[in-house]
Amino acid sequence: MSTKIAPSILSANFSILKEEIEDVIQGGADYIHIDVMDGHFVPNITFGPVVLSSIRPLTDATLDVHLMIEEPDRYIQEFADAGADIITVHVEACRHLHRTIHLIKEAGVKPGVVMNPATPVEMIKPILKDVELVLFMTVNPGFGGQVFIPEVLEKVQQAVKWREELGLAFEIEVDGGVNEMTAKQCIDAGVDVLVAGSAIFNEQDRQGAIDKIRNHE
Ligand SMILES: O=C(CO)[C@@H](O)[C@H](O)COP(=O)(O)O
Ligand SMILES: [Fe+2]
Repeated sequence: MSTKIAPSILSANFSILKEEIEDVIQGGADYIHIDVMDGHFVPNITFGPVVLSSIRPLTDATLDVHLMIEEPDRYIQEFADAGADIITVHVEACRHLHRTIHLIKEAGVKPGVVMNPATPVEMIKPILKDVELVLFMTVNPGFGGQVFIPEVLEKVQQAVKWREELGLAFEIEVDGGVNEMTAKQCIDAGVDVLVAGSAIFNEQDRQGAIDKIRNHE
């Protein structure tokens, strides 16, 4: 199956967000990646469930919500009600990761787990059977336009192995610094979903940008 592309609206023009989302959907995006930042877990603030609920009616595409917030349990139901299809929480932000993942499931949303570049991959092994998405940050979270950290791909390879050994079916996604140059290494390592913000929204031709990332050769 071909690699899925998830444009991150963090790099979109927010004054015309509807057009920006329609443009990438038209260009072949599979998911819309929505970066929620609280100014505590990461040194940046973006938006919350109110903005998500105005995006929801624009598309049937999967809304992939990446929560970069402390104590995400407090907001799971609100993001579920606002229309998230996937909610991904940081292993570093959850005091009781298993409980948080189950709260997401109980809210009727697909649960995902994400880790920062310096977090050991072993942290997520006990939760793999409960998640539908494993996201590896290939930059330190907080901002778009940063440089890809290739060492993270060793963690991707380990997750691919565990998925096989345990007979599981979660998707593997990477986020940060993905562009037409770095996409090949990610796909070779076994990534299923590529998040890309600046490499798509900084280009005029969004379809062209998506195609270049997906068909990296
Ligand atoms: O979660 C984040 C950043 O914390 C990302 O989703 C960025 O939005 C990716 O941006 P690029 O690195 O692709 O520009
Ligand atoms: Fe993200």
